[in-house]
Amino acid sequence: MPIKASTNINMDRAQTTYTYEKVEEIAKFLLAKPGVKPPKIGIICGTGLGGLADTLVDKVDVEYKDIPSFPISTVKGHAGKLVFGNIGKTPVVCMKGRFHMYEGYSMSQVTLPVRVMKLMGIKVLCATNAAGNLNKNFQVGDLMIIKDHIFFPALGGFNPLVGPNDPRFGPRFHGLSDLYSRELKAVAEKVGKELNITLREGVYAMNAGPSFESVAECKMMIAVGADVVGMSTCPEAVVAAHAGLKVFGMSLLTNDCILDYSFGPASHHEQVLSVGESRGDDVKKFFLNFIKAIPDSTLED
Ligand SMILES: O=P(O)(O)O[C@H]1O[C@H](CO)[C@@H](O)[C@H]1O
Ligand code: HPA
Repeated sequence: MPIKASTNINMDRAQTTYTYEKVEEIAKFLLAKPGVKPPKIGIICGTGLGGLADTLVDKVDVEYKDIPSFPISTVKGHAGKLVFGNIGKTPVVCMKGRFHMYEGYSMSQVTLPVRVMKLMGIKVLCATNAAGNLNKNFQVGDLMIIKDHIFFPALGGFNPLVGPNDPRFGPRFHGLSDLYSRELKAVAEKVGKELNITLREGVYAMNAGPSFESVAECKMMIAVGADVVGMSTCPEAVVAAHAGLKVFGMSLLTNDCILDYSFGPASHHEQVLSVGESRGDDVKKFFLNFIKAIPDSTLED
């Protein structure tokens, strides 16, 4: 039997699971919750960095399991809820827990919350993550502003924008040369100086995970210009920028990547959690001040 062109689409890769109407329905469901104000900024809390959500004022929590069509968190260090509230006078929403490709979620599922937050009204997406350090001038515990990324899964065809494009989400073709907002990077640099928190800047590489990198993979990533590596962030950043959001990314360097065969096998997750805990206060301090420093004009239509 001849195969029809439409059945030839690899639905695992295609961004077709959630229609615009479905995303809108989820956004409206959340906005109808008592006490929820339309957020201006969305914050994705990386592994072990959920403490940031606890600092919001006038909080409203909504568990992922109670949101229709939402995935649930399966990774230790990701609580699995949206937290609405204020930082200063700005209404924000925090994802206390994100979704990863290695959990078995499709790219549509991984990036669904970004589109939901966009339709709730956010103008800025701040994505945080825990990452392994590849740069010999950086150290565990450092905070790094993401100035660009290398999205390895997308280069291999796992781009969240693969599939039929609904222009209400964004254009079919979309350039990424200004993916991470230079304006927000400048605000962050100023805030870092004022708080006396050292902020590195560098390139984040995404490995789909869940395996940590081999020695040869780490060396390859360094050779192509990566400073840190993690298993997230790029999908959410691409979908946010496609939707016209300004994107800010920050990595907490939780472990050194292993570049030497004399080390035994290493799984870094427990260290990731403990460094997240020990550096959590600086992450909170930085974001509370950073959000307050974002000019009102950046958060307007
Ligand atoms: O990127 P986040 O979610 O911060 O988490 C990072 O930490 C986990 C590995 O310990 C992986 O999920 C990796 O991506
Ligand atoms: N590699 C990939 N992802 C990570 C790492 C790492 O070393 N640390 C935290 N997330």
